Amino acid sequence: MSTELSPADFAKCIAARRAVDFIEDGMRLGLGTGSTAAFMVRRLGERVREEGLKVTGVPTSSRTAALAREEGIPVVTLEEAGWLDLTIDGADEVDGDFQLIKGGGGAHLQEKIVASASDRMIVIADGAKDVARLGVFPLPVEVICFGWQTTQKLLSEALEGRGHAGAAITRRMAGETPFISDEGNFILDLHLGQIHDARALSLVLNQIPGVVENGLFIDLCDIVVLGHEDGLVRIRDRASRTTREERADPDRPINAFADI
Ligand SMILES: O=C[C@H](O)[C@H](O)[C@H](O)COP(=O)(O)O
Repeated sequence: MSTELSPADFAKCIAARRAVDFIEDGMRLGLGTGSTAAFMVRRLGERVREEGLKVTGVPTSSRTAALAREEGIPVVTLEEAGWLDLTIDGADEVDGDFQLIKGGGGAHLQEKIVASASDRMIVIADGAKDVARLGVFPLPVEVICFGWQTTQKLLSEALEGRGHAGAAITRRMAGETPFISDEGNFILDLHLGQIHDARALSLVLNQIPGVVENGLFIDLCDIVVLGHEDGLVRIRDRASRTTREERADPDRPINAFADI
């Protein structure tokens, strides 16, 4: 399929394609989830087929696993891979300290485990995800189904003590029925506004009975690749605290692909 991309998808696509340039022969990769990650998996598939690039991929969701297989990328479990050289994944928000909100697609539990088992994590996103402070995007929290209303109440109380009194907490729906994660859990979305101390909040949330994992990613992301609608690509490196600016290669074909 080759259709015209929307400006936002173009921005995601050029970020994803640039990030795939970091992949080297023999790497064990974590494959992220979401619309931006889908562009990355498609581009990786092209390199596997056209260049004979040898990699193995650990998908972070059933959706990514299906797409990777469709693309001819060898898929293994995290257990089989043992450890990963690199994970490339999208994000819902990224701040100047390389902290992230993830889980807009409900995949942050597997994504966090996979990123934690990787030497490096590259985050790919369109420029609109770059924020001064996290929290406008509702923070996803995966909770077990048993007693989820109690967990919701405990979350409310914890938020009250951290300057987020009255923050709405909504159970994510998929149409008429609750959204169920790949691990069989519910997702509660926390409408916080602005998070003042993401590191502390993440620790507090994960101590609440029933919480499996929250969508804050702290100290996991090493490089951020941001695509912009005008073709500019910004690459930010956490270790060196440098930002590089490039122009997307105008000769590379940019095609629209299915979301994952
Ligand atoms: O659960 C989903 C993931 O964390 C995604 O990587 C995140 O929601 C970003 O998705 P997208 O690239 O579609 O904006």
